[in-house]
Amino acid sequence: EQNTGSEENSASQAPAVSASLSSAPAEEPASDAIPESAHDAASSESVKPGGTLVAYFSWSGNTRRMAELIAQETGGNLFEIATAVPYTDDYNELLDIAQQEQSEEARPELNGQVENWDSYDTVFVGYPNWWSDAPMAVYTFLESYDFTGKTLIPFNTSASGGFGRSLAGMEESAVGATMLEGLALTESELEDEQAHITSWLEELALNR
Ligand SMILES: Cc1cc2nc3c(=O)[nH]c(=O)nc-3n(C[C@H](O)[C@H](O)[C@H](O)COP(=O)(O)O)c2cc1C
Repeated sequence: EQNTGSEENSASQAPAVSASLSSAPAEEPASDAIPESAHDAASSESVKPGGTLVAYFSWSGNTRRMAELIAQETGGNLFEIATAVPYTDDYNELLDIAQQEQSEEARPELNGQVENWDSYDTVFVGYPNWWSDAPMAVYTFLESYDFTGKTLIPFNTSASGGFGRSLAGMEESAVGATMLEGLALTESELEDEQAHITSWLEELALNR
């Protein structure tokens, strides 16, 4: 139940991020916004030994949508990685803030914790590409838990850059984890994301 509050953060109200960094953000809300009822159902954690956690950070909804599909297909529990101080809704401001945090190697404080961490063997961690890396909050998350013996599977959405240089950072921060092949979907691939996700999970033999 810990992450109920974090569902309220700015991401759900944020404008869709446009395809390229140089173009202006779209004004309308993310077209793939999930109805509130679906959110509530998906965000409740329950104890499942040998369980799967699908943790994600998302500002404009793309990675959240991907996380929800992964959770559906694996039977995993969703957890939103959200910062204690929510990010601005303003795309241009966010670009600057994200770049600044990256250059400072910031570890922004998070809002909420995973309950029953020990009950999860498999942890998916998803995030958007921000300036060719993960948002710094993802590193806060990875460094907040003991990944010894866990299987870590990254996933990502981006305009075009994929994981960028984030995988090296993930490996460094998630000490003790065994990392499996991740899935990065670019904006054009997101149109067909269910198919991409299904075949990836089949290769990993992780769909239920
Ligand atoms: C601060 C910021 C920086 C970004 N930097 C990149 C980038 O370097 N390369 C890229 O391909 N996309 C970049 N994007 C686009 C996002 O990765 C893309 O829109 C992603 O799907 C957003 O995920 P979300 O909806 O879960 O927040 C950036 C977006 C933001 C907000």
